[in-house]
Amino acid sequence: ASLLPLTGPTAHPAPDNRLRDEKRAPPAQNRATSETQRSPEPTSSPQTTPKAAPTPVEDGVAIPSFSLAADESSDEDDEDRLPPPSFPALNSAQRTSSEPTQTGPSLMAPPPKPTVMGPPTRPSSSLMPPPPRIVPSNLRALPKPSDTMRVPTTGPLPNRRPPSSNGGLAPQPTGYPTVNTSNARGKVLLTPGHSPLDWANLQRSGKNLSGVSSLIRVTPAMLKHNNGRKGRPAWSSYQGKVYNITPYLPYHPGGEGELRRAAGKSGEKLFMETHPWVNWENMLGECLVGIMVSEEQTGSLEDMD
Ligand code: HEM
Repeated sequence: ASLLPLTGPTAHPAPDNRLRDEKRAPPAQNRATSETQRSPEPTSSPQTTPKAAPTPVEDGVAIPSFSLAADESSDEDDEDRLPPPSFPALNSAQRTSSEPTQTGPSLMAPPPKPTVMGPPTRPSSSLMPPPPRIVPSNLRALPKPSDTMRVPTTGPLPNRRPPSSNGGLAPQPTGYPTVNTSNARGKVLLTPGHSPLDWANLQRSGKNLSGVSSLIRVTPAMLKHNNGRKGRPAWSSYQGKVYNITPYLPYHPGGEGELRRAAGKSGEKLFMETHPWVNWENMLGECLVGIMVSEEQTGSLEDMD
């Protein structure tokens, strides 16, 4: 109750209220003069619905009796003050500084709205400054992580051997790096015309690369016999399929010698140990001789049925 009179009469100078009351109607004048003095007027003032409330309010305020009286007085004050200061004043200054005074007017319809409005404006202003600050800092920080990312690309890859000078990106449909480079260290130098692209073109040429007219059943003895020696073709099996690796020998990026290690037997283990990422079925599709069968099973696959 003690705070209420401060906000009412002090915050809003008496002359303002008086002027307003004078403009509106004569009863207002009576209020201004007798607000502090007259206590019984509230009963008489209620006759005019809007103005009746305000007069008793101030009277109630002057009397430090109960909160109920204070509430009524605050309501009356608000009605008189509504036009100029009501919403802005309540939102910004009043609530932050003095909440108890507003608790009285909170009973009125307008207060709840400003209560909601007040908080968002302040946090929004506080939130706004950080984003511009953070943005530039982040932009500057980005190049640093990118630099860190560059390190692994420039350095050797875990599963890759040192890349060739050419990089072998352009001519290869399969994505394998070219090997015909003199700068490469420990890299097998393939003879000209034996790049992976050349091999791909050869497979598409329609030439018979398998050495057989049709797929055949290959026994272990047959596989062992065709080991690439003494003019015999080099066969190698992978997952039960037998391929004639003879035409591929000069194209093998790992070198002919390495590939020959798999001749006459299953090269699957060596293959998977060296480059499990290579798709041999695509690389040697045209070199397919047949499938592995038991020793008793021989002849053409067409005859099996
Ligand atoms: C017949 C099936 C094979 C095919 C189709 C084949 C294909 C390839 C291909 C495409 C590459 C290049 C891979 C790359 O650089 O990422 C390569 C590299 C290599 N291959 Fe094979 N390969 C076969 C069998 C073998 C076998 C049986 C061995 C070992 C006994 C072998 C040893 C190597 C080695 C050492 C390299 C590394 C070459 C280098 O990085 O300079 N390959 N092979």
